[in-house]
Amino acid sequence: MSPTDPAPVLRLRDAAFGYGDRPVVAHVDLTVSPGEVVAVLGPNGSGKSTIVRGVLGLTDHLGGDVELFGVPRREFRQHTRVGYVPQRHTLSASVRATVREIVATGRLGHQGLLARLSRTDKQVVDRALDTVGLADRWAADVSTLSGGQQRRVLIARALASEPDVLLMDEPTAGVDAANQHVLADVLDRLAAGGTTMLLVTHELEAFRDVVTHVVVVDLGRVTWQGPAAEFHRDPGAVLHEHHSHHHDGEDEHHGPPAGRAVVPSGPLDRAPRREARRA
Ligand SMILES: Nc1ncnc2c1ncn2[C@@H]1O[C@H](COP(=O)(O)OP(=O)(O)OP(=O)(O)O)[C@@H](O)[C@H]1O
Repeated sequence: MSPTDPAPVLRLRDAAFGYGDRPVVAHVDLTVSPGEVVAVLGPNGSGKSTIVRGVLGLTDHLGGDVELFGVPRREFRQHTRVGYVPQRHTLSASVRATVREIVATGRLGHQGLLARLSRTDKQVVDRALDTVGLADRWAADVSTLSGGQQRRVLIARALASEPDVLLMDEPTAGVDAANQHVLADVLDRLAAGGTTMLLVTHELEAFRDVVTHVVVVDLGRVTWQGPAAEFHRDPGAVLHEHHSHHHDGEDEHHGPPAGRAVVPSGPLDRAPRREARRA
């Protein structure tokens, strides 16, 4: 982002997202600045994907403000600036396409209707394949790749649109430890190149070196956020404190590291928190 473009990459203010008219997450305040790599942590079902998908307009925006590069999401049209790697998606075994063909679909937003790939398009595709370590597999049928390799194909497809921010929903889901390290290396390379990232993950350890900020989500609320260094000072305190014994209106505490903010909880149209947790 140029110095004349000071807006954060992403800004949510009191945002609520859900399905139909049912909010699943609410009161989300979150700012992602250029170059940050933000990990979104939290238990299953806490609302992490709902937030990420809400930013993309894939879940219903039920309140508050969402801005991308300073532009309200509803008015935002520069879609190629935002890359997305969806959750748990591998490519269907019925897809008959090569690795390179799939990655090349990431260029569609840059092409005119029915346009052929330009030389620049091809270079960008090759660079994306190189970044994820699949340059030598470009001609392979995607259905012959492992789950971890297919995740890398999807990351390369997102990179091929040359996004300024990459949203990734559990990029390591279903990926073994060795391949998690390969993916972590991919993220390291992207971060070194200045790509801003928002990353939902259950495997923070794999990305420890690259993550600059941590956001903790629990029961549809952001319960803690701050620099990764602060989180790592006492992750147990942050996670345990918030995941185990907070009640509505009782978020004040002195245990975990301070972080940027602890967002007070407010009403959601569902069961009280403890009941919701058991549900
Ligand atoms: N398409 C949908 N329609 C209705 N409710 C949904 C839908 N997708 C998710 N939910 C609900 O929203 C809540 C939050 O789900 P979400 O997928 O955002 O959680 P998550 O924190 O990403 O979980 P996980 O770690 O398991 O991926 C859950 O109660 C879930 O059942």
